[in-house]
Amino acid sequence: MIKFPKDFVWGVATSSYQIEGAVDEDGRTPSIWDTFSKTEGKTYQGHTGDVACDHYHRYKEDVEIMKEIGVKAYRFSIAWPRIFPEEGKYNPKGMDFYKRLVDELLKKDIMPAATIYHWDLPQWAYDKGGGWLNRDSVKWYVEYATKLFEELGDAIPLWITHNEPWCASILSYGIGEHAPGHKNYREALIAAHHILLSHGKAVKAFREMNIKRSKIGITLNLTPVYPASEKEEDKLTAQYADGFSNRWFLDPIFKGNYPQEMMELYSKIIGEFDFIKEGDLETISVPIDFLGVNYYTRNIIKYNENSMLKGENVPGPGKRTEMGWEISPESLYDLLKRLDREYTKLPIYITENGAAFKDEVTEDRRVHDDERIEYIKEHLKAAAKFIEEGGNLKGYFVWSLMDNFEWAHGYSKRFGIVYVDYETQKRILKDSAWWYKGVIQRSVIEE
Ligand SMILES: OC[C@@H]1[C@@H](O)[C@H](O)[C@@H](O)c2[nH]c(CCc3ccccc3)c[n+]21
Repeated sequence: MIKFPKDFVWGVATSSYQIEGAVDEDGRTPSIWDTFSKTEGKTYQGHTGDVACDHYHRYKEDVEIMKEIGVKAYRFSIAWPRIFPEEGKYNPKGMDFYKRLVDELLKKDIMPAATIYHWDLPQWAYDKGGGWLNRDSVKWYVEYATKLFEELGDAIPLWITHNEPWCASILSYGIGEHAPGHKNYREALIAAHHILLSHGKAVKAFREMNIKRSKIGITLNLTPVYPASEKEEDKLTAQYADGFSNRWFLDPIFKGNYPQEMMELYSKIIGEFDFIKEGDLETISVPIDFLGVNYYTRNIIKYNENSMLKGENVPGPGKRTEMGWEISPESLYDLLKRLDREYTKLPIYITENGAAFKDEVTEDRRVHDDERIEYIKEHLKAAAKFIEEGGNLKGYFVWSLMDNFEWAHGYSKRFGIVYVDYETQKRILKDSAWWYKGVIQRSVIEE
């Protein structure tokens, strides 16, 4: 039996575009994901978030389900296009939804944890110079974040400025798999810089407003990298992969500089770093209260002369999820130990961890997702080991509360501990939800 601290924060996580639907209700205007998902060939079978889990209308039922599971905290994101449907034009009706949601959560004694940006950039911001490519995005974001702090400030104990800057920049402007679907690495680094800068400026605004009891941080997706062999060339390319996935965001936030050897490597690809202005890195590295970590899997890298970063992924020996991601709980332990050793002693929350598996509703209207229980249990054991060794891990949020729109994969991948029948919008607690309820009740996991 493995015990967790009594005050450990047991949570579940979602995001606005993936669950809300109601994309043109109460003044909301399109986001870049509305545009992207409606663009031929960008998402699985052209799936969109038009309806999703209809959470905008069903939020009371969904909060009731969280109560049934017994979660202590709920991490959700706020849709920027509901709050500022046009530049400078605040939409109180959009804010009202989140006020109602937060009231419902507080009534059921569930702690709200709000992500300010989880990829649904208003289309109007993209139309003005490419969104995050335009340094004005920093100003637009701070205006948005400040309005949230004014209206919801101390009702939300945990504020997260951004979900996964790596995805919102590299995957979206460099690789092109996510909205807005650009494939330009210089643009990716410009977007990353402006997202990080907007984070720092929002933290400064938060401090100036002196919001009592609330804390602010950022959520990074971090992927531990291991060389395929002890060969020097594999170890070197693994360092580049670590810079690409992890250090490019960890270093500015916690050390106030981009990793030097990555800047040298990147300058050959993107030319001048003329988008980095005097004082930017000081702003980006303003002190935060906690770090959010999204962990799913690790990467194993082998030298490859022909690739941009001189490396390629090689498959690991572990079992895989439906996303094709290797299941590697021990890498979560390695990651947490590294963060503690090299970056920060601040509180860490695992703000996402979970897995997609083939989920089927059986005759008895149940979903026997044993693999998901196993996945979560093994990762919680890794987390417990870190805590036992003095690691400052304060909470764990399962991705996800319910099946939802899985970006380019549409509704074809199910991550929820609650099953969603999209035909009827019926929710069914999977076996993993009942298992998680037991874990939360006693703050304990059985071996
Ligand atoms: O893919 C599962 C979840 C998404 O549904 C969340 O919105 C997002 O925060 C999130 N991040 C990651 C890890 C980074 C990643 C995201 C998408 C594609 C590849 C890697 C996995 N997930």
